[in-house]
Amino acid sequence: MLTVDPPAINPTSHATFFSSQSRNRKSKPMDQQQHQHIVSDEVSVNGVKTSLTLSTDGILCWFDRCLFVEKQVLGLLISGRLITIKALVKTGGDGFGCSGRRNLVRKSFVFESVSDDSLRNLYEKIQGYIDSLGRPKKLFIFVNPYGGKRSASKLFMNEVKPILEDANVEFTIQETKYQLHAKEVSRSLDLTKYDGIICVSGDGILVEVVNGLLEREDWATALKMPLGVIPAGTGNGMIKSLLDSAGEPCTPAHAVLAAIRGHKRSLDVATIWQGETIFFSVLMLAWGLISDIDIESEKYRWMGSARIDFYALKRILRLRKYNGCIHFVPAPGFEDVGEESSSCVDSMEPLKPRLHGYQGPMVDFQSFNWRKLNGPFVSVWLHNVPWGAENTMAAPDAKFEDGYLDLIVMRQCPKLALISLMSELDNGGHVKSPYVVYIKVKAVILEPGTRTDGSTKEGIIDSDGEVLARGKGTYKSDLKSLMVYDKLQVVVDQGLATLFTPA
Ligand SMILES: Nc1ncnc2c1ncn2[C@@H]1O[C@H](COP(=O)(O)OP(=O)(O)OP(=O)(O)O)[C@@H](O)[C@H]1O
Repeated sequence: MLTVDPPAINPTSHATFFSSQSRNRKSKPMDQQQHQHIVSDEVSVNGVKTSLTLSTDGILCWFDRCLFVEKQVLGLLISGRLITIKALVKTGGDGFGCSGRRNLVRKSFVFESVSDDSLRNLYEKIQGYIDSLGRPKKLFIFVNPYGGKRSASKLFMNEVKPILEDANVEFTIQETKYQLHAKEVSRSLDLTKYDGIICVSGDGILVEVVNGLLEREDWATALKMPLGVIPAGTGNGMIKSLLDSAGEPCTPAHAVLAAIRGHKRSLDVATIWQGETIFFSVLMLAWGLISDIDIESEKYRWMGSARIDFYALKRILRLRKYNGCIHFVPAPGFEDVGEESSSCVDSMEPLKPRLHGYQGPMVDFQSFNWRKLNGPFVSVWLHNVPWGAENTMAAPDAKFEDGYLDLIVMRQCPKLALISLMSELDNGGHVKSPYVVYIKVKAVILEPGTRTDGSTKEGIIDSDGEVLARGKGTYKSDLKSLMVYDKLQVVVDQGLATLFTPA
């Protein structure tokens, strides 16, 4: 029997829920909300009769309980006279709140319908609403068994797959077998078969996918394919940045939900080049202290996560400084930082035409007002998004698609101040230090030099967690890297890639 009864909402017990709704959308009077129903029908839950109502606002209610379909409902199942609603709800309490930073758990709500007709009608109306949300139907998923704590495969089976199944999302899985495998696959993947690519990994696989897509002939269309990350690496800076920007914790469940809901946002991509070698970066580039800590602390891997703090302290106590120069094109508002640098544009090497894919940013460098900062430097960091790792808010003002990179430079800094500054990396407070230059830039020419201690030793340049260049006398300097420790150029392209985003 189909009825149009008002839903069984108890406005008092759901005050929090509705107040969080009204923050997100223009609020309407409560009784007006209650009467706009897509469907309302009699069902029973554990033998007790109630109305199950879906309002035009996408709120599903029965008894005094509500679910926000867009944010919480994964999918539906019917069997016999039963309709099961699969949802992801917050842990603790009854799980119905929409705010807070608690983790999400899968929950099933079972309703018995009074007749086959009403069951079908309920199913069609609720499923129709879910279909209207434009969620992805088929995903291609990379799983990197090698990343982070080597637990990506287990995490996929236990935490990701069940949610995708509840949401009726089809998927194809590809375990990465070696370095650059994800790049290779992305270069030739038939993208027409998928609505998105997900990386169960750290940032490394995401970067490989972006680089692979940019090597395709159809790169412009390929870059519209939304990419997602489920945190299973060491740093996980990109997914931390995305979830944090929506006030959500960086957990696999929140990350899967972000992909399933299908919201998208653009992401700036930085082109880094040196001669004929090119690399596309989505996260960051580091030279000096941060890169030395990241890369050289590898030799203390046996210490677990303590290796970073231990090695950071060691490096600060025996602080290195590097000679060199950074030329940059400042964003509006930062034109007075540094000194004028007129000569560098002449020495800017043009991007060499490539056989396939994206040819790099089309920018007239002569038209820019170049500035420069001279060394010695303790640390140079270029950041595309706020978080470099789950515990490192490197660039608190960085935006995903503003067309600029955040440049964080440290030159002189007393050791004690440096220790306190490093302890603020988890909240972004370091950028307020008088020892830090923090600006936004459109393009950079980095000229890295030797250490200032009189030795001929050089440094390491790291981008998105991978070593771009190892200078003379550095850790594992005999290993081959993509570029040489010499001048390199960086230009950012606004909103070139596309990401799944929680909000
Ligand atoms: N089967 C494999 N064996 C060895 N290396 C692999 C394999 N699959 C992928 N890789 C490489 O693993 C590297 C690290 O991957 P990933 O980013 O997932 O983890 P991470 O480095 O621990 O995390 P983060 O980048 O967030 O710090 C990538 O450079 C990738 O090329």
